Amino acid sequence: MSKLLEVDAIDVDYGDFRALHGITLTVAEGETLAVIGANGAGKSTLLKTIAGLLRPSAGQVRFDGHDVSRTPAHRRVREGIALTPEGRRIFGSLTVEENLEVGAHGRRPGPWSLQAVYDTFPLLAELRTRRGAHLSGGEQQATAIGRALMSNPRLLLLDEVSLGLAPVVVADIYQALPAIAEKGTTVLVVEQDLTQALTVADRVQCILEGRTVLEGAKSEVTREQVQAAYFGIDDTRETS
Ligand SMILES: Nc1ncnc2c1ncn2[C@@H]1O[C@H](COP(=O)(O)OP(=O)(O)OP(=O)(O)O)[C@@H](O)[C@H]1O
Repeated sequence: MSKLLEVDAIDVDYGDFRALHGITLTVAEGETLAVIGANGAGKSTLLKTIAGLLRPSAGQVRFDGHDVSRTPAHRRVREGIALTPEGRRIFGSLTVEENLEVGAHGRRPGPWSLQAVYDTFPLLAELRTRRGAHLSGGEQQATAIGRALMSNPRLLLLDEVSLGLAPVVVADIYQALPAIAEKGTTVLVVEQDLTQALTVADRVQCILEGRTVLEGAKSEVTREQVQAAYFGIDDTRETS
């Protein structure tokens, strides 16, 4: 499989504070990668850097083989990188359908359309005329993902789908992810919620305080290893 996204040894700083230390990751075309980490590990910083909202102070972000580290965010959308940000950022005064149409601005050709989004999230079809302000958290999250899909991304970046949602709602939204991957959309999801992330991912990468502490195919890593990495427990230590 060809590598669609290559993040190569990036450092990302907020002033004097280094949030990411030499993070490297790759996502192959068609693959779903879950980046897992606790609150403050640097997950949103990573996604914002891939989307072009932050610049790395060292290292490179390559998309489809070329360096996009200096490419502005709006051009990255046109090249096929779409971000569903933490907090969803749905327009409260617009209807679900109008919110989805916002995502279609400058869209690339591809499989995603209003109908394809409604097929993937049938509840959005029922809510198409409801205003964003009157949606539940889960409905807003589905709308935000649908809006990102409307740009026909090659790479969909999902920031903490589960944040603030009841487990049953989170499970509903995660159920749609295989259908998204089946359309050929590559997915990078960052999560604090291990269970859902491990369900959908082909590979996982755990970050702790801005550094990679574990990575591997889902079949190669155990839940215990992921949990230990998440909490920063060194499970290679010998017990005496
Ligand atoms: N604008 C900012 N200015 C300064 N420090 C920041 C800023 N944004 C994030 N940080 C710091 O960078 C680190 C990584 O934050 P980030 O938001 O990427 O983590 P996260 O893993 O996404 O966590 P969360 O689940 O809270 O979103 C944290 O220590 C955070 O306090």
